Amino acid sequence: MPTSMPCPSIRIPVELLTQSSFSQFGTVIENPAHSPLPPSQRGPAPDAVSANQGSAIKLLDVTHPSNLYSLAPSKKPAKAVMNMFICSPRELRPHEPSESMPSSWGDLDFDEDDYGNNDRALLDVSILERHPFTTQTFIPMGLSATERHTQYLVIVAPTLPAAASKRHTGRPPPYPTPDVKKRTTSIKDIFARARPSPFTNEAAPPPPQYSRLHPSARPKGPGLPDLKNLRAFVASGNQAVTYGAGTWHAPMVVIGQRPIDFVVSQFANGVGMEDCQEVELMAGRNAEEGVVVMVDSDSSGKVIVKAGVGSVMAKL
Ligand SMILES: NC(=O)N[C@@H](O)C(=O)O
Repeated sequence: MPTSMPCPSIRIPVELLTQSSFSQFGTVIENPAHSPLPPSQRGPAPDAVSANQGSAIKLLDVTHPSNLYSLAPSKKPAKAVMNMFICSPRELRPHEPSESMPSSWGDLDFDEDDYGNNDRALLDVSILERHPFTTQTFIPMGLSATERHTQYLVIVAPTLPAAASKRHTGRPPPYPTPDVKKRTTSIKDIFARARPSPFTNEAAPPPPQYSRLHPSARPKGPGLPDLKNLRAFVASGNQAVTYGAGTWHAPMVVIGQRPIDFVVSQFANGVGMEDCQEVELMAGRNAEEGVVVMVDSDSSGKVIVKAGVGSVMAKL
């Protein structure tokens, strides 16, 4: 049974999926040459080398898979797995105005559909999940960059501090934490941190345990999702996405007319609570509704970006 947490009534606009807007949650894998953003807004391009006797360009380290299962309580090792998810389009409900609190986008009145003939529908977000010890990469297949009728949304939330999570649920959050005590009290570890090092004569301080990981791939801590700062991104068919280890996210959301096939790459050790944790979102006692993503689309069915880079608001 997943943990449940009360949630506020909040409506979230859709943003464009870009590496910079998504960086705290994971990485976006795309060929920068096909980015809709001007070069000045694209962020650093991955390193590239020539490959295949000059007939290919190889982009290096386009995402950062991480396997943190050595921190899992079971200590059961994980293996790299590739699964396939065939994700059907989600049911949206018709738009109706609400008294929802403003999202983290502030006072902008996203409830007003002032953009002419757009359609607005609502997606209720009723569950979030995370994989505390692994990244998870979703690679769509057979979806073109310009597909208008079928797209996918990537919905993510930051992690609340553990203390705030305890207030929500009244019990400790369901997060398997590493046995830090054992490691920090070992004699070998104490000597390993001494400087100059008795083992290598190294004078510089040792790097913090996770400093070499991409920020999105560092363990996020045990907290529940921060629903007030939940974000919803629309991806195009030429983008794959990696959720950083422990990042709260909604199960993949396909919008449109047909299922999307995703190849999904991650680590797993087969221990249920270590591979995947879920939290059910229940509208709080005084909340009119729960967490809702507003999905606006144009007359062809293409999702319209309403917040952040490339949004209709930004163009006003
Ligand atoms: N994201 C998504 O759709 N599903 C998963 O993360 C999963 O492992 O079930």
